[in-house]
Amino acid sequence: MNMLVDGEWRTDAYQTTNEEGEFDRQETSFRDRIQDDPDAEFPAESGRYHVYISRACPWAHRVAMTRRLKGLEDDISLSIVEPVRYDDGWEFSEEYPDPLYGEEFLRDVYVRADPDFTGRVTVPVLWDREKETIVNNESREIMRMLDTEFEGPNGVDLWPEGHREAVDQAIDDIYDPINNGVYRAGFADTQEAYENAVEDVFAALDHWEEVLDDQRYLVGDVLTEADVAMFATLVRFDHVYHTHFKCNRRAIHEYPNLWNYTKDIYQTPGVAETVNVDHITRHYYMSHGDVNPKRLVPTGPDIDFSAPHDRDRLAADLPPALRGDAAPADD
Ligand SMILES: N[C@@H](CCC(=O)N[C@@H](CS)C(=O)NCC(=O)O)C(=O)O
Repeated sequence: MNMLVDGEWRTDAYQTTNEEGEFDRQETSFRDRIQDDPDAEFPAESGRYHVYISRACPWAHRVAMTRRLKGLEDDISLSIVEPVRYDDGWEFSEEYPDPLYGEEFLRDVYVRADPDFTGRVTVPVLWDREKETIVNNESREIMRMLDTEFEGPNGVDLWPEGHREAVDQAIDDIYDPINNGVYRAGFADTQEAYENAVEDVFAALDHWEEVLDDQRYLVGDVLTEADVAMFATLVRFDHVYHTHFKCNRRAIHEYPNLWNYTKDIYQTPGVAETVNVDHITRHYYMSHGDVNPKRLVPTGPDIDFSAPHDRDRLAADLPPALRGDAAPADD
């Protein structure tokens, strides 16, 4: 796989699987924090920070969705990379330019932050215009910073007092079997590694299917960061993970609660505009030549995230900005 080694782009530099043929996700390396404190190294200031994302990527989706739900569009700028990743890694283009430096590749942004950088060039990236560096490139941490260190006009708090432990627990619980589980299945090099991963994916989905039978969201009646993390995987599942990553024991639209939950969140005001099914499908099927050598992109499945759902039968404690008229209608 491709990565930067001492600031130089290498296309043969790292193995995605370990000796057992299991997918091995590398640690991210920029781990600073924005803080709501004027004296902090990275203070929470409107207009200072930028996020680079891909609309295809579920990790970047957490960041885009948190920003949109909180209404931080005027505080934190965002730009998108080309959906398909070839040998040069994430690319900018005329349609999807780098608005800060006009660079050609995202790796150039990493090298600006650290000319000797060694590591993968991943999205999301949280960039500081003032110090001209990457603050952080770990989605869970960026999501938390946007959520807790910026107020936003929508009155949205995705890590609410009284639920914080449960939210963190749910994020932990879904990470390995679901968010990363689909990747462990898709990138496995042996039958055993693949089967173990698929087992984990579906055991966890079965569990949450049950939980969601009598509560609207993962930790109860409030929408939280855990739902953002879950949604980012579920909304990609039937188009890519089911087929491309061979998680095909069942599709999400065959699970009554998970499917209605996915539609419910999709229809929460602002969320639909963060979902780009074209970028999602083209990215996965065209970027992973080892998984899909002919790079053909399937035309299905024919599912509709904006179709009615049944989640209004369950209580929801949402701020007015998230109730909106995009809520499902019975007609
Ligand atoms: N731990 C990171 C993972 C991010 C990640 O793996 N992003 C993928 C896209 S979905 C990427 O940019 N991959 C490029 C690469 O690995 O070279 C996070 O959650 O932010």
